[in-house]
Amino acid sequence: MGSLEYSPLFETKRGRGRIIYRSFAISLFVAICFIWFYRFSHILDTKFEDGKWAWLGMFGAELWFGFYWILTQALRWTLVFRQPFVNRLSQRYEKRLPGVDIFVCTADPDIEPPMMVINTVLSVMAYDYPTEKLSVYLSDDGGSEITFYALLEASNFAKHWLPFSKRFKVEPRSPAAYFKSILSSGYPTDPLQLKELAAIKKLYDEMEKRIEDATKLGEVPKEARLKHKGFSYWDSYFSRRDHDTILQILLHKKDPHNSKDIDGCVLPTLVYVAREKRPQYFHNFKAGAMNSLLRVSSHISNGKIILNVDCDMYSNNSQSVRDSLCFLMDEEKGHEIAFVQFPQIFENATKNDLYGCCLLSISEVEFHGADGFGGPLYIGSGCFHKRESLCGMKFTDQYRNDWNSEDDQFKEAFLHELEEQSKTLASCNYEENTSWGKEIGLKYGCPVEDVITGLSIQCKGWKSVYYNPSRKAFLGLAPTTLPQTLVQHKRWSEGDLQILLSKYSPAWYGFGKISLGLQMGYCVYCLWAPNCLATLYYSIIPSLYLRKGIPLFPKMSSPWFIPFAYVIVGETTYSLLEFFFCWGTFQGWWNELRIWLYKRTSSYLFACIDTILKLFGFSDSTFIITTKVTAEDASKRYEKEIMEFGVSSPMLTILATLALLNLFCSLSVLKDAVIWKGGLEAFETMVLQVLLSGFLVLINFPLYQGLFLRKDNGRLPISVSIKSIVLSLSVLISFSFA
Ligand SMILES: O=c1ccn([C@@H]2O[C@H](COP(=O)(O)OP(=O)(O)O[C@H]3O[C@H](CO)[C@@H](O)[C@H](O)[C@H]3O)[C@@H](O)[C@H]2O)c(=O)[nH]1
Ligand SMILES: [Mn+2]
Repeated sequence: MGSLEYSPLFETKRGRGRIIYRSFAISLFVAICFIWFYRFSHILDTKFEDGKWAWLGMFGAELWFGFYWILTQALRWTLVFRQPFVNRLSQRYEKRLPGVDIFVCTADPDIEPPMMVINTVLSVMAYDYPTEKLSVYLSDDGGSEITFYALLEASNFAKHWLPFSKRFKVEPRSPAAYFKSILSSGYPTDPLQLKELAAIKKLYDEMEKRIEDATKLGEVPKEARLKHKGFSYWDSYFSRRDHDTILQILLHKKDPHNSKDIDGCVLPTLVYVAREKRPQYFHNFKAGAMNSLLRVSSHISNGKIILNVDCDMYSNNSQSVRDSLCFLMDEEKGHEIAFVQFPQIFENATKNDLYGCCLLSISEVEFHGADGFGGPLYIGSGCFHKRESLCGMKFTDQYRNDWNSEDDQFKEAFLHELEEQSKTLASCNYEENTSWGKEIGLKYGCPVEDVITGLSIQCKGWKSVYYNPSRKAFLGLAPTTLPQTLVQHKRWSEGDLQILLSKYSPAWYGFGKISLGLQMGYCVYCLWAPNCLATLYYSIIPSLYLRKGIPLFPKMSSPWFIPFAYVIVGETTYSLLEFFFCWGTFQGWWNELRIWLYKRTSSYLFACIDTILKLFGFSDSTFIITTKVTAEDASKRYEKEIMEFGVSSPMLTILATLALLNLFCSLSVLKDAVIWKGGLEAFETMVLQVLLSGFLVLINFPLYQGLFLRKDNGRLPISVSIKSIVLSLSVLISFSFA
């Protein structure tokens, strides 16, 4: 073993350019202070009367923006990049690798098609990892017979797919994604592989046809039903919200008839679980599903490592398990690491990322920054946990990893018993009067169960690691319409705000438990929602006052103009550079800016309102599942990056109203400037308001198109157009008389 024994399993590098960035940040901070001072001193100055309240509001908004900007610096101060050494891992631990339990969650066969789900399942079954140590659990909150049927089909297809993908080391190992990738990257040249490819593609197509047919019919074929006892569960099945636990071990190494692939190698364990649902028991969404799986899996395979993926997030890299183990098993630092989070990358993102779904600056910059201060947030999919820390264990200095596990004692004959015993662990009343959802497992009651759980783990003394490899580890599906994007962000921002107000607030609870930098980092996300106030103010008031001819910013010739100009130019240039650094395009940056504005003025506003309602007990949190299917015409528009509005929603009404308000203000100012003689001078005294209003008009261009120019189904519905025109005109008129 010698010197190798002491070489670490991973290394950590700091990002470059720290000094340049920090100097820039400090200079920007100075400029922000000047702006604050300018507002403050001018408000004290009693001479001016016009728009005094508006000035106070501007001061409030700028205080907020400045404060929030300071928080975001924590995520940019020290970036950290990780590199695992997989070879060293195999050299030292190949024979002693821990068991890994993989949880795939699905909840609705209509918006999460069974074909997609089983592709994800197959991709994780095919990890380059000893199969006898791998167990895959599918949690089906939809309790769907079709999904079960699809998984049964997948368990048979796996017998061909796993040997094929391992023999030829194919990537990615989701069959659908692999077949798609060879269309663009070219067919394999090896004649043997080509022959086997044809055979396996045929098997896949046949399976796909059977599953698609069943999906369309909404019914499993009779022959299939008779062949597997598992379907009998659906005889007593009442509805998605009212049924017994359905638990089937489809593949298990101790099953004498059904455990090996066509080459005679053992397959990973594969289990289907639809936990019991009863109307009188609240099911706690994904957190409830995960906790059921935690218990069920502890009884069946009890892997020390747990990977969680959403049903759309297939594995794109067969090495990821090993990558993550390099962090968790490192002899020196591994014991304090609770989880390894990979970024969420979206396969269906278009080139210029119309809806900003890639969240580039979060995955390429901010999470590296959080890692520098103790570790990234847990964001659900694509995260490897230690079972112990996920189940609530505290970290102490005495804690050491122990990867030795006793071999499970189950004998073949006991497989059925094993199923029966595990079933009780997924029943509704199991959690009554226990600490599940509070101290053990994922936390309940928050729409972002993942973030709050990760935070509480970190507050128990654990660290986490962010690993962002160049070959992406997981690929999923992002929403493809504007309303869906806004709804998803409402759930996230609402959940994050609730964390701030909860027992686990990073601001209070986290104090002394996690580093100050990480506390600030968490607050960046927890304070997403409150951003709506300042942003709404900034996108309404200056334009209205512009129309009235009342300046709210210093004029161009004043020295106070300089800090404003510096902050605007500095921040814009920086964000553009950061975006390019993350491999974004210019158009993508512009699109992201638009979504930034839309989220802040609609999703975040509703998130704030709902959080307040919830505080007073007027509303319950829900989990609106993001649909993973797009209608054909909408999907064509998505490919062409044409914004999809489509449905009528209050969020769209707000966006359209704001866009129109700014359009009207800008037009009327433009008209005045042309008609009046002194009109152009107004531009000089109010240049920043003119610019702001002009910017808001420019960025809203797709919205005006959707309102007035488009005829397709994705345009803004007429009802929204009428409401927003009426609303914006009323605001404008009432303000003129105010
Ligand atoms: O009652 C439920 C609701 C959802 N899900 C599953 O949860 C996952 C995430 O749902 P999705 O609608 O895709 O939400 P996203 O906003 O895309 O998910 C992100 O944000 C969620 C928290 O809001 C995290 O749970 C996810 O892991 C994270 O990827 C999916 O696999 C669902 O099937 C359930 O199992 N049960
Ligand atoms: Mn999703």
